[in-house]
Amino acid sequence: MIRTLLRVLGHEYARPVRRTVALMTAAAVAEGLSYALLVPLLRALFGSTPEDAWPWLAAFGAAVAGCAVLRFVSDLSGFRAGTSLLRGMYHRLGDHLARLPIGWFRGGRLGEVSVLASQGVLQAMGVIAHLLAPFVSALVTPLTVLAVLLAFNWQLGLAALAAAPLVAAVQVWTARSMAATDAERHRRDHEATGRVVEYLQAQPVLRAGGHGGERFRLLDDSLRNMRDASRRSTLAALPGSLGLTLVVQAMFSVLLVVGAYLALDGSVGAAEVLAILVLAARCADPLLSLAGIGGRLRAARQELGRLDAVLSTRPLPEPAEPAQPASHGLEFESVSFRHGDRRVLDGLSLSVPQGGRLAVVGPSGAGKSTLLQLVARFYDVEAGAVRMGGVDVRAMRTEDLMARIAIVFQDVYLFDGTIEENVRIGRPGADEAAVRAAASAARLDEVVERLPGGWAAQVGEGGARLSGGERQRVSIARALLKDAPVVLLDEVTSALDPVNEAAVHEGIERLMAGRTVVMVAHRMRTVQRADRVAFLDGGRIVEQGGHDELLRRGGRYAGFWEIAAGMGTGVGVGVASGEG
Ligand SMILES: Nc1ncnc2c1ncn2[C@@H]1O[C@H](COP(=O)(O)OP(=O)(O)OP(=O)(O)O)[C@@H](O)[C@H]1O
Repeated sequence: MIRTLLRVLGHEYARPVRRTVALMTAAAVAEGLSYALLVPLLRALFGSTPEDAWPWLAAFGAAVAGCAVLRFVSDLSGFRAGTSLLRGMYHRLGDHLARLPIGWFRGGRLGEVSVLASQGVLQAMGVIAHLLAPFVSALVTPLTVLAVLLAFNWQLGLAALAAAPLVAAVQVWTARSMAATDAERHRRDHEATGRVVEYLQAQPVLRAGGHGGERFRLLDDSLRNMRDASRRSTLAALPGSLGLTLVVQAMFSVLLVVGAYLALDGSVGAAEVLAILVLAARCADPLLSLAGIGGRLRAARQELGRLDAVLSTRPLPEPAEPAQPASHGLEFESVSFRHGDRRVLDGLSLSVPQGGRLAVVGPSGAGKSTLLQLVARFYDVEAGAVRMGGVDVRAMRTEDLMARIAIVFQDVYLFDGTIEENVRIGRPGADEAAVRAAASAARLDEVVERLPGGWAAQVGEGGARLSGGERQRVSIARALLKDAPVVLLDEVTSALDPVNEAAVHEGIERLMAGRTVVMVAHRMRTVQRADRVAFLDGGRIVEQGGHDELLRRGGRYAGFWEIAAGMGTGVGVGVASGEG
C-alpha cells in the first residue's frame, strides 16, 4: 500500500514516509520491550527479596517514558508527513486535472472527482497521519513480546507463536471476503451522493411536475441501496472480527494452560507465569484493533486506487517541438471520431479559408458540437487531422491553440462575481477601457444599467441573476475581449426574447467581423450570415454550398428547413419567404 501511495504521489515523498515508518516501528518495538521488563519486575516482587524490584521498577519507568517520547516523535513525524502528502496530493491532482482533455469532464465525472478530491484524498492520505501508527503498533508490539517470550521460555513462546499464522490467516481471509462488499458499499455511497446532488438540482423540475413536497423515488432507492450495502458490509465484517477475538482468547487460554502446567512442573515460577499473562493481555488490545484498522486501510486503499486511476488518465500529449500557424484557416481532413462505441464523425473533410464563415447545420446528434470541440482539442481525433493554418492542432501547444480561439457556447457558465470580472476572463490582463468596450460591443452595457449596483452587481452562482440572453451577451463580450482570430460559435437552441435576440445577433456580427468562424446554426437568420453552409448527418457532410444555392437544390438541406418550418420552430419564416 505504501508503494502505491508513493507511486501516486511521486517518489520525492519516499524519505519522510520511510523515516516515519522506521520511527513508528522503533516506538512499537520499544513498547514491546518495556512490557518485557514486567517479567523480571514481577519475579523480583514475588521473590524472597522484594526490594530487588526497585531497579526493575526504575528501568520500567524509564522505558515507559522513553516509549512515550518515541511515540510522540513518531506521531509528529506521521502527522507532518501526512499533511505534506495531503498538500502534495492536492497539487498533483489539481495540476493533472488541468491537463486532462475537457471532454474527460463529463457529467458523472464531476460528482466523482469532487467526492474524490474532498473525502477520497483525505482518506487515502490519512493513512500516514492516522492509521499507520496503530497498524504498526498492533503488529510490531505483539511480535516483540513474542520474541521476548521465546527467549524467556521456548514452550510459552511456541504456544503464543501458534497464534501468529492464525491472526494472519483471519486478516487475509477477511480482506478477501470483504473486497466485493467494500466495493459495492463504495459504489452505493457514490451513487447516493450523486442522487442527492441531482435531487437538489432538479428541484425546479420536480416542483413543476407537482412533486415538490414528495420524496424523490430515485433518491429514496439509492439511499435504501446504500443502507443495505452498509448493512451487508457490517455483517460481512463480523466473522473476521469474531475470528480475531476467538484466536486471541484461544492464545490467552493456551498460554494459561501451558503456564500452569510449567508452574506445577516447577520449571517456571508462578510470578513469571503471571507476568507472561499480563504481557499477553497487553498484546490482546492491539491485536483486536487490527480488525477495525484493516477495514479502514481497505477503504483507504480503494480511494488510493481511484486516485491512481485519475492520475493515470493520459493528458493530451503536448508536442515536443510545437508549431505556430502563420494563418488561421481551418481544415478537417478525413476526420473520424467516436464517443465510446458511438461513431460521431466518419471520415469528414471540410475547410474554412481564413476569414471565412462556415455554418454547420444538421439534425440533433449529428455531431455538430463535436466538430467545434475537435478544433479546440477538447478531444483528439481518432483518425485524420484538424489543421489551423495548415498546422495540425496536435502539433501546437494547447496554450497557443487556445490563445487563437474564442468560443461562445450554448450554455454559458458565469462565475459568482461581477459582470466585469466575468467579462475579464476573456483576457485577464485587459485594461478597464478594453473590458468596457467589449461589453458595450456585446450590448452588455444595457444589462449593466438595469442591474442595481451596475458594473459591481454580483451575477450569482452560475449567473443565476441574469437571463439566458444576458448570459449570452457576457459570453460574447468575453470572446470580443479575447480578440482571437478564430471564433467557434454554438448557437443557443432555445428562443430568446426579441430584445435579447437582436442584441445577441448584433454582438455576434461584431465578433465575426474579419475572423475565421465556424458556427453551429439552428436559425435561418444565423445561417444567412455564413458564406458557406455544411449539412451534417450521420457523421458526414451530406451537402455543402451557399445557403440560397442549397435551398434551390431542393436536397437534404432544403428538406431540413422545410420540416423545421412545419414544426414552427421559428426558422420557417426564412424558408417560406427566403429570409430569417
Ligand atoms: N460526452 C459524451 N459522451 C458520450 N457520447 C456523447 C458525448 N457528447 C456527445 N455524445 C454523442 O455524440 C453525438 C453527437 O453529439 P453532438 O453534441 O456533437 O451533436 P449535435 O449535432 O451538436 O446535437 P445538438 O444539435 O442536439 O446539440 C450525440 O448524439 C451523442 O450520442
